[in-house]
This record gives sequence, structure tokens and C-alpha cells, in this order.
Amino acid sequence: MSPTIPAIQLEAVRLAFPARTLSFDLTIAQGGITAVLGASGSGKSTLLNLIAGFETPDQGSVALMGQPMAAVPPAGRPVSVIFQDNNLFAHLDVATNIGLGIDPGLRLSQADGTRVEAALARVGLSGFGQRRPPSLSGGERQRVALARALVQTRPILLLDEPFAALDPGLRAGMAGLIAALKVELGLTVLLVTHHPEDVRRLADQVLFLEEGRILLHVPRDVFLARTDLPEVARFLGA
Ligand SMILES: Nc1ncnc2c1ncn2[C@@H]1O[C@H](COP(=O)(O)OP(=O)(O)OP(=O)(O)O)[C@@H](O)[C@H]1O
Repeated sequence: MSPTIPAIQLEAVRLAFPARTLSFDLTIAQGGITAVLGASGSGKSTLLNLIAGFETPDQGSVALMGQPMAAVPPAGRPVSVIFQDNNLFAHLDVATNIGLGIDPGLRLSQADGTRVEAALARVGLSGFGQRRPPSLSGGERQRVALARALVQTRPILLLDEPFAALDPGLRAGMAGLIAALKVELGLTVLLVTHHPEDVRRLADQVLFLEEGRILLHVPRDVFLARTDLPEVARFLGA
């Protein structure tokens, strides 16, 4: 895959809900972490849903890794998604939850089992394979969700407030892990967050949404300097 091909491209995308119409024109290069910011209801989750294929644009086009996505369902897209509530199956053990990332039908080879173990080790959870999600802490469950995303080996990782339920120590741990994975795997990461410290420690770029539109799409340091904008000052003061 040529590195000059954008990881994510939305051209003249429009999606109308009763309360709000969202419009996005957006190009995100391969590699790097883009923090997605904006007030509640500004369209952050919807943007991720349009990329992941859980929402379909009324108009415009979405291309990922240079390929048009109009006819591609979520499972066929080069995207892994981790939500705040991590979507683990409570009745299945951790290894099985991760195995679902390799094959939803769970037809797993011995090599796949080894990949699951390696992913658990990478997120610091060796030996947790037989545990069930309800017996884990919130931070451990988020790391299992990250391990499941890792075995999918997809180049784009969408994170919708993945640290929201975690205390500051665990937030820092998850943030460090994601920063390391970005470098190791060359992932293109979109991270929805309400926390200025996530922007400072993780973001390469910032995408700031307002009322369903992109207000700013700039490098992190440019964003941090734009305290002349009330929206930015409010976010950084939060
Ligand atoms: N399926 C839907 N049906 C109707 N309206 C929707 C739907 N999904 C989102 N919206 C509306 O679109 C707008 C953007 O919602 P979205 O969830 O993307 O915002 P957000 O920035 O992620 O907010 P939050 O920070 O509160 O999660 C809101 O006005 C929301 O009510």
C-alpha cells in the first residue's frame, strides 16, 4: 500500500438526522493519531460510524486505504473499532472473545490460538485467556478489547472514548499502549476524547467538530495554540 494513499477520505459526505445534518470533507493520511473533539452532539460518534460502515451517507463517498467503501459492509472494512463499553461477550472467556476478532465463526487453528496468546501478552494480560469478562476490571476489559482489535490486523483503529470508564492511572496505561502500537504497527488511529491530556500525550492531529461540521483539522501544536477560539479555550480549560 503506497504511503501516499490516504487512510481515510470522506468527500462531500452528508447525513441528515431529524435534529442535525452532518457534513464531512476529510482526508487523513496513513499513520498517526487524530484526536476527534467537539461538544456533545457535534457528530464525533457519527463520523466514526460513517467510517466503520454502521451509518451510510445520504450523499458523498467514503474511501479507506484508497478503496471506495459504498458497497463494503462493516466486517469487510479495513477498520477495527473499540467503544467505551468494549462489547465483550460476558458468557465467553477472554481467549474466545479475542478469537472472534480472527473468525466470527470461531474456526480457529492452533496458529490462531498462538496469535490470541501473543495479543494477550502484548496488552499485558498473559494468563487471562480462561477468565470471563465480568471477573476483570474495567481497564483489563478495555485491554482485552484492544487485543481483539490487534488480532484483526486492520490498518485503521477507531476508538470512541475508550478510556472514559478508567481512572487516571489506567488511562495513562492504555494511552501508552496505544501510542506504542501506533509506532509498532503503523496504525492510523482516530480517538474520540473529551480529555485535554489525551490530546497532549497522544494526538498528532486534532479534528474539532462543531454542530456536525469540521471546525478545525490541524496538527496538535497548532490546536493547542488556538486559545483565541472560544471553543478551543473551553475544551482546554475543561
Ligand atoms: N441514529 C440516529 N438517529 C437520529 N439522530 C442521531 C442518530 N445518531 C446521531 N444522531 C444525532 O446526530 C448528532 C450527532 O450525534 P453524535 O452521537 O455523533 O454526537 P457526539 O459528538 O458523538 O456526542 P457525544 O459526545 O454526546 O457522544 C446528535 O444531534 C444526535 O442526536
